[in-house]
Amino acid sequence: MSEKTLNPFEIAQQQVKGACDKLGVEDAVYEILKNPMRVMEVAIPVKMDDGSLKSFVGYRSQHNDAVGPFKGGVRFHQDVNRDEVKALSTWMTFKCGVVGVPYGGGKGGITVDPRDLSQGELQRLSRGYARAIAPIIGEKVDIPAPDVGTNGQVMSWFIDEYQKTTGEFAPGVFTGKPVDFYGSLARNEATGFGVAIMARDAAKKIGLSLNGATVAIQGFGNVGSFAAIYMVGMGAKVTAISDHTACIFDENGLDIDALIEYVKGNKQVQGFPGAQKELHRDELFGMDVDILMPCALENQITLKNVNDIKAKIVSEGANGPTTPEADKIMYDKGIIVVPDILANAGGVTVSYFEWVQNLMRYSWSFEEVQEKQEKLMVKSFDDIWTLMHEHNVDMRTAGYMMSIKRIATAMKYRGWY
Ligand SMILES: NC(=O)C1=CN([C@@H]2O[C@H](COP(=O)(O)OP(=O)(O)OC[C@H]3O[C@@H](n4cnc5c(N)ncnc54)[C@H](O)[C@@H]3O)[C@@H](O)[C@H]2O)C=CC1
Ligand SMILES: O=C(O)CCC(=O)C(=O)O
Repeated sequence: MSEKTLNPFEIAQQQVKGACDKLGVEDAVYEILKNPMRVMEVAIPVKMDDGSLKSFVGYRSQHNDAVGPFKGGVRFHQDVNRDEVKALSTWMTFKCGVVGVPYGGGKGGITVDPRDLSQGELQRLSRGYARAIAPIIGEKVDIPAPDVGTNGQVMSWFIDEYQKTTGEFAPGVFTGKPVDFYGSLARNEATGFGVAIMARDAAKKIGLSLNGATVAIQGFGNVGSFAAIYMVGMGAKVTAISDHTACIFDENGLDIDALIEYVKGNKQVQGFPGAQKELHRDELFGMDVDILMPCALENQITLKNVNDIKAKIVSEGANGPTTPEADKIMYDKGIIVVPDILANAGGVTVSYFEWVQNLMRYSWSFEEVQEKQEKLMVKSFDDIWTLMHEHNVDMRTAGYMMSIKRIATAMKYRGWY
C-alpha cells in the first residue's frame, strides 16, 4: 500500500467526506463543507535591518462560520502554504464543533522561518500581516490566535496594529495574549493540558495506570512542553522527547523542568546534558512507550513509521499528524488514537474563555478556567467514545460525526441548504 496523498487539505476533505457518508447527511452538507468560504492571500513588504525590502506571503483561510465567528491560529513557518492553511482552517471548524464552542473555523499563516528574523523584523512582519487581514477579521467576525512560531508577543503587536488600522480597541479580536495584557490565565497551558487529560481518559478506558506509564512526545514547543508537565504531574514518566534537532531519551524519565530551562537558552533539545541517549529525531515513533504524543506538525505518522509504533494510546497534540492510511493501521491494531480535533481542542476552548472574559472586561482565576476546560473536554471525550461504539468507527470519525451534526443543524436553520 502506498500513501494516497500527503496534501493536508485533501486529507481534511477525505476525513469530512468519510464522516458525512457515515452519518448519511444530505449531499449538500459535504458540498458546503469541502471548501473554505474565503481564502485571502496577502503580500507583506518588510523593511529588513540591512535596509533591503523583502516581500513575504501570508494567508487567512475562513472555512465556515455557520455556528459563529471564524476562529483559529496564525502560523509562522517556512513550509506554510495555501493548502496547509486551508486544511488547518477546515480542522478548526470541526474542532470547535467537537467541544461545542460557538465558533467556526479559520487559520492563517506566513511563509517564513521566524528564527531568521530579528525582533524588529518580526514585529514589522507581524504588524504588516495584521494590517493586511484587518478588513476581514474582527471581535465578532474572525478571531485569530497563536499557532506554531507565534506567541503572546505577536498577538500583542497584532492588537496594537489592528487598533491603529481600524481605530477600534478590541482586545477580543485576538486570543492567546499575555496574561497581563488581556490574556486569560491557563491559556498558555491549555493545549498541552488538554492533550494530557485526553490521554488520561483514554488510559482509564483501557485500564492502563498512569503511575509509571511511559510517554514519548514529538515537539517541545507550547503544546509538547505543557503536555510533558501534566503527564509527569499524573505520575507518568516522559522517557523520550524530540524536536526539529534530535530525539533525547532517559529510561527513568527526563527532567522536564531542567529541559524547559535548557530549551529557553538553546532553542533546541539537542545537547541536553540530562539525557541518557541522543538519537535521530525520527526515532521517537519507534520508542517502547505506552503513550505517544505527536505535538509538532502534519504528516508525522505515515506508512513509513506506523508499524514501528508500540504505544497503546496516541493523543494528537498537533493538527493533522496522522495520514488516513496510518490511521487505519492503528485502528486495526487496536491502538487508541485520540484525534487532533478533540485532543488539542483545549487551546481553542480556553481561547473562547479568554474572548468571553475580554467581552465582559472580567477575569477568572486559573483554577476556574482549567476546571471549565476539563469539564468540557471530558464530556466531549465521553460523548465521542459512546458514538464510536454505537457506529463501530474510530474516534476521529466519531468526532467528525458529532461535529458535523452541530454544523449541519446551524447551516439548515440559516437556510444554506
Ligand atoms: N499552540 C496552541 O495552542 C495549539 C497548537 N496546536 C498544534 O500543535 C502543534 C505544535 O504547536 P506549538 O506547540 O504551538 O508550536 P511551537 O512552535 O511552540 O513548537 C513546535 C515544536 O515542534 C518542533 N518540530 C518542528 N519540526 C519538527 C520535526 N520535524 N520533528 C520533531 N519536532 C519538530 C519544534 O522544534 C518545536 O519544538 C501544531 O501542529 C499546532 O498547530 C493545536 C492546537 C492549539
Ligand atoms: O486558540 C485558538 O483560537 C486556536 C488554536 C489553534 O490554532 C488550533 O487549535 O489549532
